[in-house]
Amino acid sequence: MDQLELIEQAKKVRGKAYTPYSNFKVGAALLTKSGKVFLGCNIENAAYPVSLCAERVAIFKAISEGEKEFEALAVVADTHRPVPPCGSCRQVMSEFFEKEVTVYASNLQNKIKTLTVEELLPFSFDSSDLDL
Ligand SMILES: O=c1ccn([C@H]2C[C@H](O)[C@@H](CO)O2)c(=O)[nH]1
Ligand SMILES: [Zn+2]
Repeated sequence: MDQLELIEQAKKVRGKAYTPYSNFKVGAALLTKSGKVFLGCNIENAAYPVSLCAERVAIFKAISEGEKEFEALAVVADTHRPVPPCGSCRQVMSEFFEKEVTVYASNLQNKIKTLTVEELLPFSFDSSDLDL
């Protein structure tokens, strides 16, 4: 599974996004180390903050199926630049991804920005900060 194949899968699931409020559709494809792919699209709600981003849908689907080891996440939207994941999704990535997991942020024209989780969210709050 290469970078472009993962991005293609994110583009395809983007078509399922439920976005009557923003009309901004996002697709995400999460590749596990064992080669499985979990897909997500953003799902909005009339109570706006209840909406969930594509990235978190994909991550939570994988976690709820018992997946623990991840290779890469592709995120696609119809943007000029590669679509940047929001801060909440970066925090969730930092909880479940090793620092070297690759994030491919892309737009529909395959303008791709490749980042690690550490680059997306340096100095992130994590469970070790809860230790007294
Ligand atoms: O990386 C992103 C950025 C935004 N959104 C969603 C949230 C909301 O449904 C819409 C507009 O913010 O796009 C995502 O799913 N992922
Ligand atoms: Zn987000």
